[in-house]
Amino acid sequence: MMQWSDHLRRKLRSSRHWTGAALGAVAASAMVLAGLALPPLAVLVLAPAVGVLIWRVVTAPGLQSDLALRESERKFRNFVEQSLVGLYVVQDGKVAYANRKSAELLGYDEPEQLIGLPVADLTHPDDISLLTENHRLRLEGEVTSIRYTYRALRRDGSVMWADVHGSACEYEGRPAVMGVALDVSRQVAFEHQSRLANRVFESATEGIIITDAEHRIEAVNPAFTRITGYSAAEATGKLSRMLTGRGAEANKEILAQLRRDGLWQGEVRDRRKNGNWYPAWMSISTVRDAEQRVTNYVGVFTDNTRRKEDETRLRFLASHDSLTGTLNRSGMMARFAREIAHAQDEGRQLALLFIDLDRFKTVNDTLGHTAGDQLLVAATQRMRQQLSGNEIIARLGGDEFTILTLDTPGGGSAAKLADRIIRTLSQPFSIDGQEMYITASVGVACYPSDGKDAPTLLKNADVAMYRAKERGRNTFQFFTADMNHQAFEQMLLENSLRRALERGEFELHYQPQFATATGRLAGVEALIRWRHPELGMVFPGTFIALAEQNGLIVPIGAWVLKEACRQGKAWLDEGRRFGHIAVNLSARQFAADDLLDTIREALDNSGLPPSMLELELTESAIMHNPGEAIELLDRIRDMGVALSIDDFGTGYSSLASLKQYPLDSLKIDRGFVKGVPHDADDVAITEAIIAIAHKMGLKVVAEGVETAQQAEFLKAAGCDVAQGFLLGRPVAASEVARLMTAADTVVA
Ligand SMILES: Nc1nc2c(ncn2[C@@H]2O[C@@H]3COP(=O)(O)O[C@H]4[C@@H](O)[C@H](n5cnc6c(=O)[nH]c(N)nc65)O[C@@H]4COP(=O)(O)O[C@H]3[C@H]2O)c(=O)[nH]1
Repeated sequence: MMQWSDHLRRKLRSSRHWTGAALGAVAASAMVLAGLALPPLAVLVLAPAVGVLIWRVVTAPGLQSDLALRESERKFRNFVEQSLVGLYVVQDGKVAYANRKSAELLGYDEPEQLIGLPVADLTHPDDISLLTENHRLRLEGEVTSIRYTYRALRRDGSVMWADVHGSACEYEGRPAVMGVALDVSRQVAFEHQSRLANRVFESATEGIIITDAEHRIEAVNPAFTRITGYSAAEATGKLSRMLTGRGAEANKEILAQLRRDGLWQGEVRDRRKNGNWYPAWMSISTVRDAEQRVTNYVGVFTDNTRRKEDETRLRFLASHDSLTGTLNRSGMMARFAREIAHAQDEGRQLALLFIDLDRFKTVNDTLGHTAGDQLLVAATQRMRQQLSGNEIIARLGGDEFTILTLDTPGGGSAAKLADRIIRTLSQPFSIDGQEMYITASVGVACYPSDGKDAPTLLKNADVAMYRAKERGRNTFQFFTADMNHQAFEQMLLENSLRRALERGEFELHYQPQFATATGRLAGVEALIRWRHPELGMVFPGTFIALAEQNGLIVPIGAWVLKEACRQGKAWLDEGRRFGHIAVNLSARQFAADDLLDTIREALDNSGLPPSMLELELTESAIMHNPGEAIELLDRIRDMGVALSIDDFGTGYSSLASLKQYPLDSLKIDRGFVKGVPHDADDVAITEAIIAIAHKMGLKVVAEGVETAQQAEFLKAAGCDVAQGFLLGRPVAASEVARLMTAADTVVA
C-alpha cells in the first residue's frame, strides 16, 4: 500500500486539476454515501468544483508542513480507494491510471489490469471517434473540461453507458486527460424507454387519457384533443366523467370490473367539447404500485363514428333497393314478418298491396334502361306522396312494388290507397323531356284473413294482382278465397318463369357420361335448373312442360344452348377434356324457325368446335313431320353437330324408321335400364336396341344407371356409354370440371 501511495503521490504531485477533480469525486461519493441522494448529473458537475475547493483548503499557506501533507495524502488515498465513482487518467490513448471503482465498472478484478490498455479497446466501436475527439479538445486546450456520455466496453464485451467528466492535466510531466466516470446504463435505458413511450403517446391515433386513482385527468395525448375537442390544458385536472355520457350505474359496473380484472373494454357514448355525442371503443386498464394500490387509470379509445356509419350503411344497402331507396325484397320480407308478429300481438289487421307497373317493360325496351330507371324513381316518389306514414313501401325488383299498410280495419282504407296509387301513376311522367304514360295493376291481400305469414300474403296479393291485370289492367283487385288457386298458381309460375330469364335465375348443371369399355369421361349432359328466389332450386320437371306450352321454351332453350357452348369453350380453354356437351332440344324448339340460326350463333359466339356439341331430341319431336325433320337434321349435321335420340323406346318410332334420320347415337330410356338385369323383357329389349343400333352405325347411350349390376350388364351387352346416379349426378359446372381433370382415371 505504501508503494501505491508513493507512486501515486509522485505521479500526481504535478496535477492540481487531477487531484482537485479526484477529491471532488471522492467528496461527491461521500455525499452519496451520506445519503444526500444526488442524481448522477449533480455528482459529475459538483465533483470537480468541490475537489478544487478541498485542494485549496489542503494547500493553503500554513498547512504546508510535511506532517500535514502526509496526513492529507493518507486521507486522499482513502478517499480515492473508497470512491463511488471511477477515476482514471488517459495518456497517449492508453489508461495510465484507474481506481478500484473504474476496474469494477469495467469488469476487471484489479485496477492494475487496466493500466496500459488502449482506450479504444474499452470503447464501443461507434463511440471511439467521439472519445478521441473529446480527448483532443482537452489536450489541445480548446476546452478545459468536457462532460459526455458514451458506451464503454466491459471486459466481457457487454456495453456500459458511462457518463464521464474530465479535463486536461499533466501526468508524469506530460499532457494527459483525467476524469471521473459513472455507470448510467440504467438511466439511459430508462430514458430510452421514456422517449419511446412518449413517442407512442404523442403519435398514437387512439385517444389516450391518464387519470389518477380519483379519476382526475393527469395527461391526455394529441389524439385525445383531436377526437374530443378538449385541449390538454382544458382536460388536465378535471374528472374524466366530464367526457362520458354514462350513468352512474354503468360507471359503477366499469369500476367494479376494473377493480376485479384490472381491465375493462367496451363501447361507450362520449361527448365532444361541442356537445355532440359519439360512439367510442374504450379500453381502460388499472395501474398499481408495488403495494398494489391503484395509482392511475389509463384509457385508450377510438372514435367509432365512421365504423358505425359504415355498418349502418351496409345494413341499409343489404335491405334496401339502391335505385329507389325503398326496402328491397329481403328487407321487405324481414320487416313484414316483424309487422305481422306485432299485428298478431295487438290484434291489428294489415293489408298488403302488390303493385305491378303495366307495360313498364315496353318503356325499358324502347327508351333504354336509364329512362326506365328514371321512371321507376319517379313512380316511387309519386307512390310515397300517397302514403300517410303508417305504411311501408318496398320494391321487389323490376317493376313490382309492395305497400304494407299497418292498420287496416275492414280493408276500406287499403282500397282507397290502391285507388290513389293507380290514379297517381296514370298521370303522365316527364322523363328527359319526354312524356310517358304507364298504368298499374294492384292486388290486395289482408292479414289475417288471406294469410297468416309473409310469404302467403305476398303470394295471394300477387294472385290478386294478376286477376286485376286480367280484368284489363289499371285497376285493383282484392284477393278472394274463391279465386282459382291452381289457375293462378300456374299463371304465377308462368309469369315468374318469364321473369326468370330476365333476372338470370337459370343455371346449367352437368351430368357426366362415361365410356363403358374404358371408364373414361365421354361427355356431359347439360340440364337446366331454376334458382327461384323463394322456392329455391326448381327442377325441369316442374317448368319445362309449361315452358313448352307457352312457347317460353324457345328463348329458354336458346339461352341453354348459348350457355352450354360458352361453358364448353371455357373448359377447353382451361385445357380440360370432356368429350362432348349434350343439350336437350324440345319439340317446340325444333319447330322454331330460327333453330339453325340459334345453334350457329351459340357456336360462333362461344368458339366451341361444332363436333363437341350434341343435340338430344325426343322421338316425338322428329316424328311429327318426318320430311321436314330429316332436312333440318341434315343441315344441323352439316354444321358438324352430333344428333342423338333421347328416351328411346318411349315413342312410337321403330328402329327401322330411325334409319332415315341422320343420327349419331340413341339413348335407351331409363325405364328399360331400370329393369336390367332382372326383368327378362327389359333385358331382351335393351340387348336388341344395342345390337340393331350398332348395326345401323349408331352409338348407344344408357341413361338412369343406378346400380352396379345395371352397369355391368350394359357393359357386357356392348352399350357404349352409361350415365346415371351411380356414376355421377348432375352437378354445377365447377364440380363436374373436377371430374374432367381426373377423367383419364375414372372407371365406370
Ligand atoms: N331416376 C334417375 N334419374 C336420373 C339418373 N341419372 C340422371 N337422371 C335424371 O334424368 C334426367 C336426364 O335428362 P333427360 O332424360 O334428358 O330429361 C330431362 C330433359 O328432358 C328435360 N330437360 C332438362 N334440361 C333441359 C333443357 O335444357 N332443355 C330442354 N328442352 N329440356 C331439358 O328435363 C328432363 C329432366 O331433367 P332432370 O330433372 O335434370 O333429370 C335428368 C337427370 O337428373 C338416374 O340414375 N336415375
